Amino acid sequence: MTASPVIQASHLDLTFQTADGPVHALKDVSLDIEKGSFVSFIGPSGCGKTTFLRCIAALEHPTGGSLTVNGMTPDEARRARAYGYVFQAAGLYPWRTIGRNVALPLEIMGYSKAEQAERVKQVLELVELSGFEKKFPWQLSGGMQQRASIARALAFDADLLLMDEPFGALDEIVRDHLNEELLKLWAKTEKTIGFVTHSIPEAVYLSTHIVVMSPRPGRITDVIVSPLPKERPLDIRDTPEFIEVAHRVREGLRAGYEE
Ligand SMILES: Nc1ncnc2c1ncn2[C@@H]1O[C@H](COP(=O)(O)OP(=O)(O)OP(=O)(O)O)[C@@H](O)[C@H]1O
Repeated sequence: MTASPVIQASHLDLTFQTADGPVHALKDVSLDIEKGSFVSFIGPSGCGKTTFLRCIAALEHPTGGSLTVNGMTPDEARRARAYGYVFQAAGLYPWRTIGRNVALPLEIMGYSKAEQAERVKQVLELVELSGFEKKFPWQLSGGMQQRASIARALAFDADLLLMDEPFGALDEIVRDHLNEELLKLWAKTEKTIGFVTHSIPEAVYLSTHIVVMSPRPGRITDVIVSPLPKERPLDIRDTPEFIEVAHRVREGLRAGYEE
């Protein structure tokens, strides 16, 4: 028996009403995301990648179609804490230590002090920030801050992790390193990940599925199932298989412009 998808989007539409008239952000988006998959969304700026992630998180509400998260409405899923969300900027509170930043969602959810301490220790270990608990965000590099924000999203152990261009502002070496770490973390935790990126190599390196989107109104032009093995050293990027997938992503992006 196959489990039902974690995310099920069917003919999703979203039009924002703005002072300058309607903005059609998503058009007829249908997609199933299976448990344990790593799904990247790639497409030109403004094509609705963030909007789609925000719909899953119930931060935006579609104007048409249907969307379920773990079989629930996005609002129900939000109340059930079905996901952790990592934003483009780390968004840590400067007056709280790393440990207290990571503990924040647990505090809000009413975990006991002892449970908070235990979970914070576990997730900081997962993102390799053990020993930095008492530091303040400004004492950490950009990459470490982003790792701390991932730890915060992992703190309450939701099965689904939504990540909106988490490494976009980092230099390439740090980004490579965090990509490797994220894959290890995904393998260890078996979470389902939805990941927005502008980078073709990043999407191909990380994903089991790559969703290619067209310029506004955002539609899905291709969903590529990666043939790459789960175990991926960084030099996999030089293999013909990798280059072939990257080529198909590029073609999909180009097709979106030409339609
Ligand atoms: N709250 C809003 N009100 C009005 N328009 C919005 C709102 N949020 C997004 N948009 C518009 O919807 C479109 C899709 O935006 P979105 O941020 O989802 O794109 P994106 O693909 O994530 O872009 P980027 O890669 O630049 O982050 C854009 O044209 C944007 O201006």
